[in-house]
Parts: sequence; structure tokens; C-alpha cells
Amino acid sequence: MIQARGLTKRYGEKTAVDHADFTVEPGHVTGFLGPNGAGKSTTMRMVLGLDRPSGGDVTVGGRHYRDLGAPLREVGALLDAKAVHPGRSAYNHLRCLAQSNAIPRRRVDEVIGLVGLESVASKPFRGFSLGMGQRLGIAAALLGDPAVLMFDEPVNGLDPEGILWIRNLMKDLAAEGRTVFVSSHLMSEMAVTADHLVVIGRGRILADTGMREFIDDNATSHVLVRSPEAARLRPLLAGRSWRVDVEDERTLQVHGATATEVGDVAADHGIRLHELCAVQPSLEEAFMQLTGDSVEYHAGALAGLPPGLSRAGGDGA
Ligand SMILES: Nc1ncnc2c1ncn2[C@@H]1O[C@H](COP(=O)(O)OP(=O)(O)OP(=O)(O)O)[C@@H](O)[C@H]1O
Repeated sequence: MIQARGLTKRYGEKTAVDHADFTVEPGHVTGFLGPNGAGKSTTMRMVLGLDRPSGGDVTVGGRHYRDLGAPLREVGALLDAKAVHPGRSAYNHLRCLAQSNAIPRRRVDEVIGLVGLESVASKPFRGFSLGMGQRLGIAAALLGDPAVLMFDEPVNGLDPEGILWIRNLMKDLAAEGRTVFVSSHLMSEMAVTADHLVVIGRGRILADTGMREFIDDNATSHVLVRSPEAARLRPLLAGRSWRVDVEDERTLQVHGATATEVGDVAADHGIRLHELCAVQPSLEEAFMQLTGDSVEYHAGALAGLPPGLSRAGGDGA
């Protein structure tokens, strides 16, 4: 278990992490989400004793990282997969780590096999692709067979097969009763990997909750309706005080109504429908909704939105 209480980190004027309280429980994959610069890496670094908190406290299994005798046996982490000496082989890198934590040599072979690096284990790190580097970082995290694992952007640069492998690995580790804490910007990936979420924005914890609850609390479902007569249907729906967003000239999103209600309005007016379905909100929508005000670095313009599609709510009353 990872427990943060009042955890704070200031860099001069900048408060990177601001009185963060959260608990990462064993047996779950807990996603750590937040916009760029929100404080995720700083928080993870404080868990690992790489940054000293300016205030508050964070413990792993009830103890501070600095008090762990053989840290790799208690907590394994992938923070920066590139932090390996370029001339060192994967095997030697892992062997050094194992030696300094009293981990038997056979475990090095085991983890190399586990991450699928057997064929390149004796090659120098400088020739490793991004994906191979990520796998080596994961091997290092698993080396001490720890009860707590932290991964900062583990699927960065991985191909689809690698992403699927990491997803299953994290779920398996959690199913074994381990604590798995993982940060990622890939919402679709998090949605199918994590079952609990800690969300941070501008250093503050915005949510510490189950995946389903998070989506239900922060986004609403809508009805998608496709019709060649969308222009005629639109004012009829908006007149019912439902919010209607225009996706394109044939497609409307109706908020606040059920698919049955929308279908009935269309039928009452003899309007042909080509599609009618209830759309469940995604993790991405819920995340954007919650963190919209916490985004520090915005793009200059919202390019590429279809004409008429408005997040603010189209024609609704
Ligand atoms: N060593 C440092 N000195 C000064 N400011 C720092 C330092 N490390 C981080 N920061 C600042 O603290 C804030 C949080 O950074 P952090 O890297 O923890 O965010 P993050 O959520 O991991 O971001 P990203 O998703 O972009 O990786 C940022 O504003 C960053 O510029």
C-alpha cells in the first residue's frame, strides 16, 4: 500500500504537489492521471525518496522509502527507462541491481525471460529501441519480486503488442495481490487497465475513486441520433429542453433524454432515423470534464472540430 498524507513539494515559488492525500491499495491497478505538469512524476519521485517532500508524508507498506533495507524487494519502479549506462548490457544492468539488493542471480534470468529480452540480454543498452528499453525498465522493477510497483508512462513508445503485454502484466500483478500504481496520458488504455483512479491537477488531488464512479460522477451519457432530416429534428428536440449538439449535418448528440424519448419525438413527426443509440461516457470525457480548469499548457486553437459541434451545448434551452 502507498499512503500520502498532506504530501507537498515546492520548487521555489512553484508548488508542484499541494497537500496530497491518497491511498493506493493492494489488489488493484490504480491509474494516476493528470494533465502535463500536474505533479505525477514529482509525487512518484517522493514515494521513491528521490525528492524530499517540503511537507507531509508518503509511506510504502507503512514505512518511508529511506527506511527500507532492500528497497527493490519492497517497491519496484519504472520512472525513466533511459536511465541505464549506454555501454552496459541488459543482463549486467540487472545483475548490478540484483547484487546491491541481495537478490539471487537466477532471478535476473527469470525477469529477462518474463519481459522477453532473452535474445538481446547481452547487447549494450545503447542499441535498444524505446520498447526494449521499456521492457528492461519493467524487468528492473520486477527484479525484487516486490509487493508494490509503480510505473510512470509504461506504454510510452510501445507497439500494440507491447501495450497489450503491459496491460495484462499489470492486471496479473494486481490479481496476485500487489499494489500497482501507474501513470498514463492514454485514457483509452487506462480505461481498460485500471480499476481505481487517483487524479491530480495543479498539484492537488481532484479524485481518489473507483473507475466506474469516476466516470459516472464526471460525465453523462447521451443519445446519438443519425437522420437525413437532422435539421428538422434538431429544433423539435431542443424545444424539449434537451441539450442538442450537432456532430455533423446528419448526426446529433442529445443530452438529458433517453433513446426512447428521442425516437418517439422523431416518430411523432414522421422523421426517418438511420441510427439511434445511447452512448456511455468515456474515461476521456470524464477526465476532460474534471481537469479542464487544471490544464496548465493549452494548445493555441481547437483545430479540427466539426462545424456546429460545441462542447458548450449547441441549441439546448
Ligand atoms: N526539479 C524541478 N525544478 C523546478 N520545477 C520542477 C522540477 N520538477 C518538476 N517541476 C515542476 O513541477 C510541476 C510538476 O511537474 P511533474 O513533472 O511532476 O508533472 P507531471 O504530472 O509528471 O507532468 P507530465 O505529465 O508532463 O510528465 C511542473 O510545473 C514542473 O515544471
